[in-house]
Amino acid sequence: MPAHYYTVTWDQLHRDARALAWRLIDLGPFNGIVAITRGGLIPAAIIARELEARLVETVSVVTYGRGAAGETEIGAPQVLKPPVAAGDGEGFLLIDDLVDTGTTARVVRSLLPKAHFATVYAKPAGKQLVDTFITEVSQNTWILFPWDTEPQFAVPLAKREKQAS
Ligand SMILES: O=P(O)(O)OC[C@H]1O[C@H](OP(=O)(O)OP(=O)(O)O)[C@H](O)[C@@H]1O
Ligand SMILES: O=c1[nH]c(=O)c2nc[nH]c2[nH]1
Ligand SMILES: [Mg+2]
Repeated sequence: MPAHYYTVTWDQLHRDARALAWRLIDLGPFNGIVAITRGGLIPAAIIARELEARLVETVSVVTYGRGAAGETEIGAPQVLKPPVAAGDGEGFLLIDDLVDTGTTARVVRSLLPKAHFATVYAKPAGKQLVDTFITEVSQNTWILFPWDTEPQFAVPLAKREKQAS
C-alpha cells in the first residue's frame, strides 16, 4: 500500500499539463507528439492544443502484472503498437502522465531515442529518464488521476470520531 495519495482533479491536470506546455514551447517547434497510451492521451491532447501540433501518434505499452493502486508487481512490458509515424523520435515530443519506476519510460525511450520525453508528474526512481516534468511526488505516493476516481460521500468528522471511540 502507498503511504500517501496525491489526488489530481481535472482542473489541476489541465493546469499542470498547460504548465508543461509552457516549458516545452521554447524547445520546439516539434514535428508532432507521441502519446503513451493510455495515461498520456489526455495530457498529450492538452499539449497538442497549446503547441498547435496536429500530428499526434500513439505508442501502446502494457506492463502486465500491475495490480491495484500501489501494488507494483511489474512483469515484462509489451509494445502493442509502435509509434510508426515518429521514426526514431527526432523532432517529436513524447508525452506520458507520469514516470514512476521508469519501466514504461525505458521501453518507449528505446523505441524513440531522439524524442524529447516529457511527463506531467514524476517520482524519484524514474525522473532521470524524463527530459521535462512539472511536479515531483515521493516514491511512496500514489497519484490518483481524475479518470480513475469518482467523488463519494464523506462521513462527517464528528461521526468519524464517535466510530473510532
Ligand atoms: O514508470 P512506470 O512504473 O512504468 O509507471 C508509469 C506508467 O504507469 C502508468 O501506466 P499503466 O501501465 O498503468 O497503463 P495505462 O497508462 O494504460 O493506464 C502511467 O500512465 C505510466 O505510463
Ligand atoms: O494512477 C497511477 N498512479 C501512480 O502513481 C502510478 N504509478 C504507476 N502507475 C500509476 N498509475
Ligand atoms: Mg501509462
